[in-house]
Amino acid sequence: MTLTPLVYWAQRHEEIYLRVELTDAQNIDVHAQDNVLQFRAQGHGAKGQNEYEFSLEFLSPVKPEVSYKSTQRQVNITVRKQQRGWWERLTVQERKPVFLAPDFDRWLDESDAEMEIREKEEKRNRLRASRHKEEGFVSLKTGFLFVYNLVQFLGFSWIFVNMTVRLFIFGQDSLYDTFHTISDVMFFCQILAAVEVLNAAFGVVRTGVVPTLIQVVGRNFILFIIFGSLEEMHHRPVVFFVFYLWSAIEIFRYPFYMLGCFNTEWKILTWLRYTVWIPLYPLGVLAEAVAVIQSIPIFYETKLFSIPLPKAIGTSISFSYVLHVYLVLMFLGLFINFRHLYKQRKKRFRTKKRKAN
Ligand SMILES: CCCCCCCCCCCCC[C@@H](O)CC(=O)SCCNC(=O)CCNC(=O)[C@H](O)C(C)(C)COP(=O)(O)OP(=O)(O)OC[C@H]1O[C@@H](n2cnc3c(N)ncnc32)[C@H](O)[C@@H]1OP(=O)(O)O
Repeated sequence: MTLTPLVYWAQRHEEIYLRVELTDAQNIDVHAQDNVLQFRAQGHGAKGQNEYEFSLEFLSPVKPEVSYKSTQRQVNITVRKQQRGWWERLTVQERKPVFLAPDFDRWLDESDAEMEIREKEEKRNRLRASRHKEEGFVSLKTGFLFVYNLVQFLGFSWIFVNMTVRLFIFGQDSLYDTFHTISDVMFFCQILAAVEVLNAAFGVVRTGVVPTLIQVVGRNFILFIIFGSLEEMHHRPVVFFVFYLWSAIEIFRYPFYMLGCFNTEWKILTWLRYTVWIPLYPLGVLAEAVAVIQSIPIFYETKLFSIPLPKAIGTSISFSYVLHVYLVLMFLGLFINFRHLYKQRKKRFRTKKRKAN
């Protein structure tokens, strides 16, 4: 005798869902042709462990590809209608087979099913729109970063090449007029570098705000306050060393970022970006410290930027005292950024090694 499992059904405009009440179903054979679906499987149904089968003659033809998924408790079958539309009943015969019942878990009437389609469509459109927006933002961000890095690369390359060529041509003499020949471009690049703090603050690039702030504020302090405001410093060789050390890292750092904008990298450039700072950073801080120390007596004598005290006291606090504090801050800044760069280096090479394995 043929045993029939309980079958629950529901429909959408394009599909029929059948839920066959068989636990641990095995050897499932389900196929459809025209408007007839045949099912056979072994499993545990209403009549215990047995072979169960049923056949359904649908109201209209269905597609021959039938998909099913067997779970521990049931077999879920999805049949696609040959033609999109709402069926007034499932089977050709008006009297529904006794083993068939509506699946109220999935049941929708025609208008609810239409609403479901509309909701799905809206969700898809929203997703598509947000993806377009995201893609637009990403390409705008990439374009912006690329141009920014390119401008900085050109600026610092000009500085580095100019200083190198002048050193070769004029020898030691070139050390004394670095400020006059280079400072305009250095001012431009270092003012522009403020963008890096904003990039970090607004999450445009994945980096910490504090190290970037220390870097940008630290350099601009030297450039604008120590060199820029004291004519007496303009002809000192220390300007050469500070500018040369600053630009020596940037000619590797910015092209590294430029390639990063296109998810590309040159191993040698990556290595240089994450290695050259090891000698350059302490040397840079040392050169900056020398500049600060050299400027202290000048600030003291000229009283430039000194803080006036009330008339009753009758004197002022020399800016040179601020510079003493700054000297301490510099070495604190060196420590923070050296540690940061060391971590970035470790992260970069560790990830690379892992990828290579
Ligand atoms: C708070 C008040 C401050 C008071 C200051 C008082 C003390 C001042 C002390 C100052 C000492 C400064 C001394 C200094 O001036 C001396 C020198 O510079 S000497 C020369 C040597 N210098 C260097 O080597 C430093 C160069 N600078 C830097 O490396 C950065 O400025 C720094 C912030 C220090 C580190 O960079 P970052 O954190 O960004 O690390 P990564 O390069 O690894 O980047 C992280 C990820 O972000 C992506 N990124 C970053 N920037 C860009 C960009 N412009 N375009 C595209 N992508 C970018 C990068 O690709 C990384 O992404 P991923 O991890 O996905 O690869």
